[in-house]
Amino acid sequence: MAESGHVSNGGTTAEQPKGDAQFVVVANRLPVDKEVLPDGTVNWKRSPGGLVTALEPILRAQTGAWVGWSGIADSDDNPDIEGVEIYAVPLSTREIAEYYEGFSNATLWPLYHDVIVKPEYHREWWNTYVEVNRRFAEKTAAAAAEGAIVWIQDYQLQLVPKMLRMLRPDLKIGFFLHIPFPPVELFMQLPWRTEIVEGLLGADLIGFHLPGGAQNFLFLARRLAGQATSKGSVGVRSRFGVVQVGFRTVRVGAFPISIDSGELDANSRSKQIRNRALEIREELGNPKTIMLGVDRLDYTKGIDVRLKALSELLAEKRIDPEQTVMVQLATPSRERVDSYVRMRAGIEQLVGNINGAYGSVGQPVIQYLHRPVPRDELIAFFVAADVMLVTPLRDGMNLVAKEYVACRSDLGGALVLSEFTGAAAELRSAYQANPYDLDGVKDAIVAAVEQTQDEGRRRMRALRRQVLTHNVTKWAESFLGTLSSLSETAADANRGVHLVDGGSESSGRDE
Ligand SMILES: O=P(O)(O)OC[C@H]1O[C@H](O[C@H]2O[C@H](CO)[C@@H](O)[C@H](O)[C@H]2O)[C@H](O)[C@@H](O)[C@@H]1O
Ligand SMILES: Nc1ccn([C@@H]2O[C@H](COP(=O)(O)OP(=O)(O)O)[C@@H](O)[C@H]2O)c(=O)n1
Repeated sequence: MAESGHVSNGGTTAEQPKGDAQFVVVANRLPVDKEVLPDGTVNWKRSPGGLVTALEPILRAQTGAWVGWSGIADSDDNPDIEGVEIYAVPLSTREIAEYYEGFSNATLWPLYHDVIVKPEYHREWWNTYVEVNRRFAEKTAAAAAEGAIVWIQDYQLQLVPKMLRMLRPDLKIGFFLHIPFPPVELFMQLPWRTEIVEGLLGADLIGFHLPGGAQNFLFLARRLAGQATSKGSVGVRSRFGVVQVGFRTVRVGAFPISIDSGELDANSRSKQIRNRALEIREELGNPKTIMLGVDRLDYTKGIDVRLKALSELLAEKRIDPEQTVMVQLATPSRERVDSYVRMRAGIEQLVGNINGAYGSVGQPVIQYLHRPVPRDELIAFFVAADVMLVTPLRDGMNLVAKEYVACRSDLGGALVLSEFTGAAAELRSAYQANPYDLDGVKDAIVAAVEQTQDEGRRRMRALRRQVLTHNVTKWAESFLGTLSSLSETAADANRGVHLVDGGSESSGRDE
């Protein structure tokens, strides 16, 4: 019932045809990218992301399926990849504008990232978000076998757990949010706040990167959905929170995502990468210090923060432009969303200002690339960089910080890391700073540039211990292990848990 903006059942269990997949991943994007070769033939390449790497063996080990969008407008492509059944959800140009660019990336994304830019609330975007979520739920219901495990990913699909449960109560449903879950003061802005919380509560297990996000959600489940919840603190991969939804028990936990650190570690040690790293240093004019930023071009990433910090350090002569080069690799992202267009212009102006003031002919201080970079080239940059700058204003995790650490088997380099990334909770030996405190960021950068070799090695060793022992496989196994072992009865689930009754704003719209 998209017109009223309410989220309805959308089907009955009796008519629902079932599929044969024992394990289904549901994500906005499919795990493949389309490549059209010069002779016109089409090739589907596996996406390089960690999620695909972690889940592929699990998908292959049983009958696995992946439900998602190909990333192309109005396309009925249904790529064929070995070992995984693909269920493509086509999106029209209007749906991309309203569901993906609109509600997902101009409403939810800024709201969940501390309203760094002002979220936009449009009823037609919401209606399309409901329609598209329903389509994902229906595709998933058609893919999953009786009693299958379904793992839904991220903020684009927060209504799918409830819609899917209504279609297929036999399934075991997990949901993982890859971005921060905001505190009540911000979440309450959302006109459809109750529907989102109720949508998520369709899952059996809801995962966040950090305990803080899980606790924010428990509070809102009590307040908005009127459900009884546990109140104690949530642990990391332990001490799960509980929401009692009628006879069902929903578990809420923290599962910090990671990377395929072993593979990156191995790749970064190869001769070819080492040589390329040396070549990069030479191409940059053999500076004493190479600083590096690697991000999707997104206002959450604080690219402006590091540029302003560097600009002041150059002005104060705390950093020598003759001996320093900063490389900023920025992947184009969400280029039709207004806030991204404005942010790109601001960043490119800052780069121009700094190079205009401190660069010389043939030797700019900032080298800025606005394009995707091949994986091996990226690894070589990580190996070459003396100081890695990761300065988001807010970030769910930030895998780049972990990738840099995984690539430094030489124990060289230094990581400057914003306190407001999920990664900061684990990477305690980084040079951490509050990105809103420019003096603090500047001091962290100078400390990283001037660290002694011993200090650098001590810090990098501690960082690597964390990243190499907590990889993406551990993340997937801890989430899926918890999901599959959930006990069926509320009595088992709630043993020893003190539940606090829900508040006033129960189901339906909040008036
Ligand atoms: O699909 P796009 O719109 O091109 O955006 C890319 C992805 O960005 C977000 O990444 C988040 O997930 C990372 C892994 O958990 C995490 O480290 C990072 O902090 C998050 O921002 C988004 O959540 C994904 O859905 C997008 O596909
Ligand atoms: N220029 C760039 C920037 C990022 N990336 C990759 O994109 C991913 C970004 O993940 P992330 O967790 O740091 O941030 P999001 O972009 O997911 O918000 C990492 O795996 C990076 O290596 C890339 O391949 N090329």
